[in-house]
Amino acid sequence: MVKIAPSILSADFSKLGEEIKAVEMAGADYIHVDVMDGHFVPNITMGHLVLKAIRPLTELPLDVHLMIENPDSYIEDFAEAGADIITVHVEAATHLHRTIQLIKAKGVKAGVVLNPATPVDAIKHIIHDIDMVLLMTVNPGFGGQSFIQNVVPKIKEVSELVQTHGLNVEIEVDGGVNAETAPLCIEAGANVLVAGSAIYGKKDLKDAINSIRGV
Ligand SMILES: O=C(CO)[C@H](O)[C@H](O)COP(=O)(O)O
Ligand SMILES: [Fe+2]
Repeated sequence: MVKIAPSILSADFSKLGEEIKAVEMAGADYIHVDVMDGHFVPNITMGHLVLKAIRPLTELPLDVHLMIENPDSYIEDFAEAGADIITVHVEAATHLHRTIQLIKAKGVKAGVVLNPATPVDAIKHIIHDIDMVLLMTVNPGFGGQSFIQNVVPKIKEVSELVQTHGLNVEIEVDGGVNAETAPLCIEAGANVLVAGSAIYGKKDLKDAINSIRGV
């Protein structure tokens, strides 16, 4: 079954705890936390102190998407704040292998994110070391953008890479995922779908999650 990771970027920050509980009750599998620094992406969101505050509120794995420069400097903070998965952009990590080792040394699952224009080749030599590949289907920085359909063949490419090596690597897709675009991602081999506006923008959260999951 495909996992759904609601992005709290689209939640009402004035009642973040309630918003997290609500998607948990509605059947979410992960909580996706978008960390933006105003440098790697042109937007600023939340840091490890917010992660620490929400950690006790849910049993669900916290899937932390770091859209920041110098990720190595902040891995420890996010790991200690309670991240279960930390994903770093290949475009932001100078020594990606070292960054992955830093995450794993903290007992946290490690993932690598590719922007829409970044080729799958960028992770070919690190695929054995990671737990997740996150494919961006929008340019990172904002919620509510349109799905870039040209990324779909990349999902398939990553899926084939993972299968060829017989690995247990999750394939997550992030950006513009909704009930219409989700089937394209699932068909191409994604098993974790992030959705912000398509979940928090809806009145019935359970219905929103189910329709993205395709049930
Ligand atoms: O990483 C992100 C943006 O950089 C968000 O996770 C993503 O955009 C989710 O929002 P939506 O589903 O509304 O596109
Ligand atoms: Fe994200």
